[in-house]
Amino acid sequence: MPHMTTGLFVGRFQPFHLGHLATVKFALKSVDDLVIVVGSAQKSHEQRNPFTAGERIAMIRAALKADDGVDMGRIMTIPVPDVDVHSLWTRQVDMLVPAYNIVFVNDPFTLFLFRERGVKTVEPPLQERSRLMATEVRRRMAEGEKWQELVPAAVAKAIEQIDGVERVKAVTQQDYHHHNHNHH
Ligand SMILES: Nc1ncnc2c1ncn2[C@@H]1O[C@H](COP(=O)(O)OP(=O)(O)OP(=O)(O)O)[C@@H](O)[C@H]1O
Ligand SMILES: NC(=O)c1ccc[n+]([C@@H]2O[C@H](COP(=O)(O)O)[C@@H](O)[C@H]2O)c1
Repeated sequence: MPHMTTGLFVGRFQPFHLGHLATVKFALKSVDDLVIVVGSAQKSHEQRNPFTAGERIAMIRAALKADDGVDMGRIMTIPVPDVDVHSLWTRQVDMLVPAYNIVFVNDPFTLFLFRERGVKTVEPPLQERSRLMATEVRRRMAEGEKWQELVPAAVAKAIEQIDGVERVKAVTQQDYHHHNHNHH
């Protein structure tokens, strides 16, 4: 039997944007199967995490199905809640996803936790990082600016169907710009 490789792509995807899509395609060049790990799965309805895990999974699947360059048969999308004990988080990942050979992520803390265990990691190249970050998508939504161009069309449609912009506005505090810290 040929050796199959499985990759993980870890993020919160709040929401899934064109940079994430580029990284999915980048990862699919070097692995057979890709597991998209939807992190902080228990979180929603807060400024940094407005969408539920189910909503994020629906957005990701809609975007990838609509893309001719992505074979859905190679993609799994699995929600993973956070864990208070950091040393157990990668173990929880292991419990929830199929065996994997490599992890694609740029978040330094997540990289550290996998590397400490000797797991192979790759930092995918960031596309147009000044625009293509979920924080910027949420900022534009909150401030009534044009955000649709930063996400796949299917994601924009999915967000409109659930009144996602209203959600983001409702959960955004006035001092938005001072509250973008990472809470791991
Ligand atoms: N512009 C981008 N180009 C390519 N890959 C990206 C880009 N932005 C994020 N990624 C990849 O997606 C992973 C998960 O990203 P995450 O869900 O935290 O998105 P984000 O845009 O950084 O979100 P936020 O601004 O909410 O922190 C990152 O570790 C990185 O590998
Ligand atoms: N202890 C933990 O629960 C733990 C540790 C490291 C990463 N994570 C998660 O991995 C994901 C990393 O993605 P981000 O790049 O979006 O932060 C986040 O959902 C983060 O919460 C969780």
